Amino acid sequence: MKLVDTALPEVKLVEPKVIGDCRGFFLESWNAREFAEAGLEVGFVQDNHSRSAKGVLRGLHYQVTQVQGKLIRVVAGRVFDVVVDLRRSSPGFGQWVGVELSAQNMRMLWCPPGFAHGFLVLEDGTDVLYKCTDYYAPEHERTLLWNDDDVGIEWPLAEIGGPVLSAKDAQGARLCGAEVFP
Ligand SMILES: Cc1cn([C@H]2C[C@H](O)[C@@H](COP(=O)(O)OP(=O)(O)O[C@H]3O[C@@H](C)C(=O)[C@@H](O)[C@H]3O)O2)c(=O)[nH]c1=O
Repeated sequence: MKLVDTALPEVKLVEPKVIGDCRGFFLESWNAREFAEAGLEVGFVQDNHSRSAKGVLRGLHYQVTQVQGKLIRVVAGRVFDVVVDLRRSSPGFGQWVGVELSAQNMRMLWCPPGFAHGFLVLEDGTDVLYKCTDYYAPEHERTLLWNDDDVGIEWPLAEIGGPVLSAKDAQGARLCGAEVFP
């Protein structure tokens, strides 16, 4: 797998080596040694799977303790996947990176601890899988408002219309009032 830099240095786009043959394809979806060679010592403890319809927007989520790093991929459909740097001392504080992840492009995104994560679903029947470096802890979970002007995420809503949100996500905190990392 190849780890490609993004506009935020700690956020990596992961391009697996896809080996096709007459039966279909094979890829390694996780390889600890190759992450370590890129300077990322990562240990995962929980794998998640969600299915969503077109227009659903989940996020932007993070945990303030039991802070999670996440490796995200899509095995059916397509999403616009976004991470936001929430480390106040970082030069990238409040900045975001968005990439399309799909079953077709097979790319993954590494969302490091200290970042919020969310995605907009671009096709019906989209399945998102992600690995997490710490366990789910709802009492420590926070939601950053998906459309906070101070973050200014350019969601590709033109082809979708208004997003479908959970009640929790519709009431996310603006960056100026959010609990963030040092
Ligand atoms: C995230 C999570 C949820 N749940 C439960 C809680 C609830 O009953 C149901 C749905 O939870 P949510 O509405 O929070 O699911 P969802 O909005 O899909 O939450 C996810 O969003 C994306 C963007 C992330 O980055 C994830 O870390 C996670 O926060 O699943 C777990 O049991 N374990 C988990 O790890």
